[in-house]
Amino acid sequence: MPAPALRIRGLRKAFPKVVAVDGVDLEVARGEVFGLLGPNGAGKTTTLEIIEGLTSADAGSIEILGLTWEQQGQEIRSRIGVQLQSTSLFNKITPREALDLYGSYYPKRRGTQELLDLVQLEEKADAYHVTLSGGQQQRLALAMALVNDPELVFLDEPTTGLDPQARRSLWDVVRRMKGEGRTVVLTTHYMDEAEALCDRLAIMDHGKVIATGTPASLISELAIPSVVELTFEGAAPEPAAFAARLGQAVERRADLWEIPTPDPKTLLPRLLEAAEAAVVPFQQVHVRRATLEDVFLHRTGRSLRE
Ligand SMILES: Nc1ncnc2c1ncn2[C@@H]1O[C@H](COP(=O)(O)OP(=O)(O)OP(=O)(O)O)[C@@H](O)[C@H]1O
Repeated sequence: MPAPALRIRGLRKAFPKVVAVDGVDLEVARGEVFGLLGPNGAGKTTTLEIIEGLTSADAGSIEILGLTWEQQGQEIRSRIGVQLQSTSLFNKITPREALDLYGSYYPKRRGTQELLDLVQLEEKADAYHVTLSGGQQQRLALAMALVNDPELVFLDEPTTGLDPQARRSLWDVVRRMKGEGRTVVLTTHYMDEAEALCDRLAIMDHGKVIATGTPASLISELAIPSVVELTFEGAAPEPAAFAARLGQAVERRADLWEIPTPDPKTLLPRLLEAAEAAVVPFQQVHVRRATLEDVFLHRTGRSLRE
């Protein structure tokens, strides 16, 4: 059995005002797309930077592909890929030049044309970096993380700030990385991204891993497969009285009310009765399946989006 792609035990890092990483254990298998999901400030970037060897830890151990930074730093560097912030490139470098230059640092490297094809940047290969869209710049950053043909790739919030179409095209690139047999570790604060892209996830909050599993297992552990969402026309009824009539707790998020339920079919008629009794018509009733957002809300009492 080869060593796992990543094995982390008891990782800790404190800054003067905050413990950014507070006893993190993680294990990532080879070939997985593994996500660190959490709100801003959860400690995802610090965790990643420690793993990448960019920040020192106060405590804990890290094994990357069975190697340690202390013993085999050079070998780790040659076998991992790290996505740089695309903004750190010169304005007047082209994707082709950037990949040629970056590739020249490594003895083992992938061809520039092959990388341009992989991230679908052929058309922009000779355009100045400054003229690329945000999504194209991010795709170039991903290609640069692959120049040394790494077995393990780290991506820090690869789609932050992109529009939905650009995000999806980036997801395709990550899926292609996996298709080529690479392990991908990424951070995100988008639950839809985590759900769509990751084989397994660690949900982080306040420097700690609060849950680990596949997106499906994390959601099914909640035991509330569905959530009924309600909005009212005009003023909403008094929540406590409405919940009492309904015989069920309701969660309010501003104008939107949410009712987690294992059985929406029997809840819906009761809901209509309660609304009729309260004489407040619904504007919208929407049944959706539970998401990772509900997992986070359930475990922390807060929304990922807050
Ligand atoms: N160099 C630093 N000096 C002091 N505090 C820091 C430093 N880097 C991070 N922090 C703090 O550590 C905590 C974790 O930050 P980190 O960037 O790891 O979180 P994150 O989950 O990646 O969030 P984001 O999505 O905002 O980057 C935050 O409270 C942050 O303010």
